[in-house]
Amino acid sequence: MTDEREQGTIRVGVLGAGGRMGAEVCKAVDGAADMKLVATVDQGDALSELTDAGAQVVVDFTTPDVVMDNLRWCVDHGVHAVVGTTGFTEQRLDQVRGWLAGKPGLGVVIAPNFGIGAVLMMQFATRAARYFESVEIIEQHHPRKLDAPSGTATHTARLIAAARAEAGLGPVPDATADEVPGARGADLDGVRVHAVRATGLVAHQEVLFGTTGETLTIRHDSYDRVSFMPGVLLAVRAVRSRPGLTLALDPLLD
Ligand SMILES: NC(=O)C1=CN([C@@H]2O[C@H](COP(=O)(O)OP(=O)(O)OC[C@H]3O[C@@H](n4cnc5c(N)ncnc54)[C@H](OP(=O)(O)O)[C@@H]3O)[C@@H](O)[C@H]2O)C=CC1
Ligand SMILES: O=C(O)C1=N[C@H](C(=O)O)C[C@H](O)C1
Repeated sequence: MTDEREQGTIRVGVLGAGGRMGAEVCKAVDGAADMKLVATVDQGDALSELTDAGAQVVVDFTTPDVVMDNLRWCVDHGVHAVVGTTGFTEQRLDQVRGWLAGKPGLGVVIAPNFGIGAVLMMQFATRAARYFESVEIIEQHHPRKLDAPSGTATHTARLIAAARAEAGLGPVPDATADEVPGARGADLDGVRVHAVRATGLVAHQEVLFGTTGETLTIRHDSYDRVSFMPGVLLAVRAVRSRPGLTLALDPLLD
């Protein structure tokens, strides 16, 4: 263990290792020359396997209902964490910031989407937001997904709402007076979000902007979970030198 640390190898543990994303992360870490996969933990396994194996960074792709307990454990045990699991409300993020305040030097990266194309899609949408009076988000995922709307759509809506507010835009125009519940999607900070689930899909999102005489559609598609791996590995490499909470991948790309 000491030799590897001296040589700069990052010792990585994966939480949710038996899941769709966790299994892909295990392969990616295994294939990275500067990392060693030291622990694979899934439902029912003891978290102490991570510290027993000397994990320096833990990657979490589990479920929204267990991720906070996992993260708390990592912070308490001084293990850096890279988190892809969804379900992070502002309240949860504040809670994580509070835990980290007592642990100087410890880093946590939480990203709603590790796909580089998805990060760019969100950046482009944020840039476009001020120029269009209308905006709706349509996210599409595989039917085994537990949460709706997706973490990516929720984050995109927050970014767009902030950009609209900064530009002084009012509410999105919508005369709907008679609605079958759900027909207009969920309202996230004033942005309508529609969640589609279908076999054959992986992870896809469209942001549709409209103003008089024109629309702009910004679309991203992940056809394979391998698309998230460059972002995950980037975060694993960066997290130890980024104390505190890093939200989303943007600061790491810049
Ligand atoms: N940020 C990003 O880029 C991406 C984020 N995601 C998010 O990642 C999460 C996982 O997605 P996905 O891999 O598709 O889901 P899966 O259901 O395939 O994987 C979750 C895994 O976590 C396991 N698990 C459940 N509870 C625990 C626990 N307490 N400790 C350890 N492992 C546990 C599950 O075991 P069991 O099945 O036995 O319950 C399962 O193996 C979701 O929130 C999803 O939205 C997904 C893709 C990309
Ligand atoms: O569950 C998924 O699959 C995905 N989850 C994340 C989300 O909720 O945004 C990221 C990506 O969309 C795939």
